Amino acid sequence: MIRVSVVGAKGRMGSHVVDAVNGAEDMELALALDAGDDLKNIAPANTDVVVEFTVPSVSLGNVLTLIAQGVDVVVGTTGWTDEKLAQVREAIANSPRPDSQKVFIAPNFAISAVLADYFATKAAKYFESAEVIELHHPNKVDAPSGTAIHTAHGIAEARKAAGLGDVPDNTETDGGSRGQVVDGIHVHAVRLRGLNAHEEVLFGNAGEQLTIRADSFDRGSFMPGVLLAVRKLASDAPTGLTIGLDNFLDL
Ligand SMILES: NC(=O)C1=CN([C@@H]2O[C@H](COP(=O)(O)OP(=O)(O)OC[C@H]3O[C@@H](n4cnc5c(N)ncnc54)[C@H](OP(=O)(O)O)[C@@H]3O)[C@@H](O)[C@H]2O)C=CC1
Ligand SMILES: O=C(O)C1=N[C@H](C(=O)O)C[C@H](O)C1
Repeated sequence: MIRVSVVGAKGRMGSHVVDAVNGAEDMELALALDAGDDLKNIAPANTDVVVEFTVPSVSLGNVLTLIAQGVDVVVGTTGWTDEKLAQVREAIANSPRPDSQKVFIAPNFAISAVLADYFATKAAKYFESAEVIELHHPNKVDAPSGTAIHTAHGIAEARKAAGLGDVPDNTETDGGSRGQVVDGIHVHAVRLRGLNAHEEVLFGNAGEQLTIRADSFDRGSFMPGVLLAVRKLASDAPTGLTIGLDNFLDL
């Protein structure tokens, strides 16, 4: 049995993870902690893998504490920058078990979103224009979404590798309506009651358009990916920091 602890267990995602772990035949729930609880109660004596879904402002601190505790961590919380990721890598190097410590961060655990991201990186070099629109429930605290930022980075990288220049855009006045520019790609965020988690990637050439869209209608859609990550960390996932569920899929 894989012993799984959940941090952020009372939240929208954390509570689904608790249910998913309880429903998995090869896992048992160890600790379910939330704001105000001491993460130092989580240790190798009671936990194999921790799943962390909290808020961007606290996630790095939680992950550093859990690495120091010597447990492997699956992270779904957003807000990861290059600087924060560097701190995670440094913490792993200085951890109690630097040669076996595993940390996995996924911008999105839904297969639809992971595939949309993957297809977008494949399509990117064929189009002059690219923009990303993400659409979420209004209780989300960050914008744009971690997934949209990840998608924009992937498109920008693919465009650069193909020798494409800037996307065409003759906008002269912009009161903010052109969205946030992430690595040269415009990213737009919609917050609407009734939505859960959705993303549209728009590609354009003269006379044609490709739209790649992923819709996550229910938080249950993230759970197979979370359980896959837990199983991989408990078995053959690489040591160190791994980013993205695509690493665990046969793409
Ligand atoms: N990777 C993926 O596939 C997905 C990622 N997400 C991301 O996951 C994160 C969580 O989303 P969601 O569940 O909707 O958010 P919620 O606000 O519903 O849940 C966050 C939970 O974390 C708790 N919390 C706050 N601070 C701490 C702390 N220091 N230690 C432990 N727990 C704490 C909160 O408690 P309190 O409310 O009392 O502060 C709350 O219960 C977000 O970053 C979101 O973008 C969401 C969906 C899918
Ligand atoms: O807050 C959410 O709901 C989601 N957050 C993640 C993100 O910011 O990309 C993943 C998914 O979009 C749902």
